[in-house]
Amino acid sequence: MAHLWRGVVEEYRERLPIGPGDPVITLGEGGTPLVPAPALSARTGAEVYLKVEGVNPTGSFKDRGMTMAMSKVAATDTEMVVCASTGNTSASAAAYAAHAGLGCAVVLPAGKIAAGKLAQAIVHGATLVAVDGNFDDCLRIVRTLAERYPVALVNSVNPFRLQGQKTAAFEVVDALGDAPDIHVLPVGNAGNISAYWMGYREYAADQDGLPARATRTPRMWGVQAEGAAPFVKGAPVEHPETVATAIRIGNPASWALAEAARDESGGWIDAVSDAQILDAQALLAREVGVFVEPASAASVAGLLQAAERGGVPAGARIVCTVTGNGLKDTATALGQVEIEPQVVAPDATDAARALGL
Ligand SMILES: Cc1ncc(COP(=O)(O)O)c(C=O)c1O
Ligand SMILES: N[C@@H](CCOP(=O)(O)O)C(=O)O
Repeated sequence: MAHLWRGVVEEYRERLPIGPGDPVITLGEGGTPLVPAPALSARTGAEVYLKVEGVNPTGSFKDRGMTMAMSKVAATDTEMVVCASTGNTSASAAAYAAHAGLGCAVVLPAGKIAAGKLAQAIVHGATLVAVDGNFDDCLRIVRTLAERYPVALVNSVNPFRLQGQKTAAFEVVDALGDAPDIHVLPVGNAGNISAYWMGYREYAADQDGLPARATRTPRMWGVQAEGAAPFVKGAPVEHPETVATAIRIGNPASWALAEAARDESGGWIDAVSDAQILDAQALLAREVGVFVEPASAASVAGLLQAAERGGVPAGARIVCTVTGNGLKDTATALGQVEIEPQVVAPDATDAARALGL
């Protein structure tokens, strides 16, 4: 019988901190494609794959963490979740809260959320508050709200979020047969690079009676936007700015975990410009056929930059996570292209002429 994907909690339950009788709030997240990217292999001299997280139920990797966090909340008396967000966490929290029958409150930096993500939070019934400040201000506010009021915080400072997100590393190993040589990720609040590193380490070790599934761990390469690159600067950035609004973050919550992922794996965290991010987004769309949001393209921009500098080992097996779906932020993508579709009469000859056929 065909295996029907059951969501990451059921698929990897034995490696997750969830009891046999605990409720599972799932929208069928995970099981995302690992797509070979010949256009990137040709440019880098490596064997490059994309882990396409934009096909998750709400269009980003956050769903892997949200299924775990929301399942844990559903096992308690708490009736409302809260999060700060640059867009994707709020979209995911709102959808999973709706599925669980929980309330959802979202605190956002005013005017800095891509329209698709804002629409998601609204249609799933979240209550929104816009702050005249940046994501870091919003996170400070929701941490205080969760201390003072009966609401559960579902940002990645909730440890169950990273537990769920580590399953993406499991899937990469399951698909490739072993860990890649290098894994490249965009870095914002820094939870995801930390979660992947946790997943890779766990899969490479015998643990809790479970045998190792990988013989090694990859080097972790993190990529930030130049205007929001606290790891590269070595200190928080007070006024982060980038076209990749999802990673417009100056003071990442998982700072120490991400540095550990970088250092223990022998990797690095570097920065790329907004122009490089938008070029990589266009390349992925036109030459690989995968439409990602700007923050996601940062991983690929970082890989291409490393290749230009001679930093990519020939023939290395490399996975880039592309974290979110391009349809969430069509305004930025369309702002990069000149499109004037010609209007023609409802006639094939006219259409052919307009198409230059
Ligand atoms: C699409 C997208 N990519 C990358 C990131 C960065 O992930 P993290 O915050 O876990 O570093 C985020 C959120 O910050 C995001 O929404
Ligand atoms: N990009 C994130 C920022 C918050 O991330 P989290 O993983 O700490 O919840 C978002 O989508 O809001």
